[in-house]
Amino acid sequence: MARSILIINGPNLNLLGTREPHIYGSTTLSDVEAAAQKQADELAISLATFQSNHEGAIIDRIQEARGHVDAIIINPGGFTHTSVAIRDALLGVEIPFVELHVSNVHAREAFRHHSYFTDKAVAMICGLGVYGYTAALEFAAKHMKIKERL
Ligand SMILES: O=C1C[C@@](O)(C(=O)O)C[C@@H](O)[C@@H]1O
Repeated sequence: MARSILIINGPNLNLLGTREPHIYGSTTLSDVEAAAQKQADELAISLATFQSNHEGAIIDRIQEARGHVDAIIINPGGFTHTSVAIRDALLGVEIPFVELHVSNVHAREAFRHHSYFTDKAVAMICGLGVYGYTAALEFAAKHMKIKERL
């Protein structure tokens, strides 16, 4: 059971709730993060959240998590389809992660069908809307094993 979990949201997810609501729904990122904090309290786990529109900032946050975080839940946004560097950061810190997308990326444009993360993720959740964050957190808290800390 993972005791310390980090949720990372990539570019444009700060616009959740107002951005293309027919695709991403009307729940805001702060609603998602507040619900996740409440859920984490109920699960008695420690939760940190982070959002950035910048690839380097996401990489820095992943590197900082080394030795402190048992599992990462990441929605890399558009970087899903482009970022070797974020993939390398996740592999470099050896923290198991769940890849998450609010929308069903496979029902969308062909360029969204490829991910630099899925083959290394413990699981990939897509198309559940913001409920994906609830499902991912419950899964991570209850089923992801703690790797021995470095
Ligand atoms: O920014 C996003 C959000 C997304 O990751 C999702 O949550 O559905 C899907 C990506 O293709 C897109 O670039």
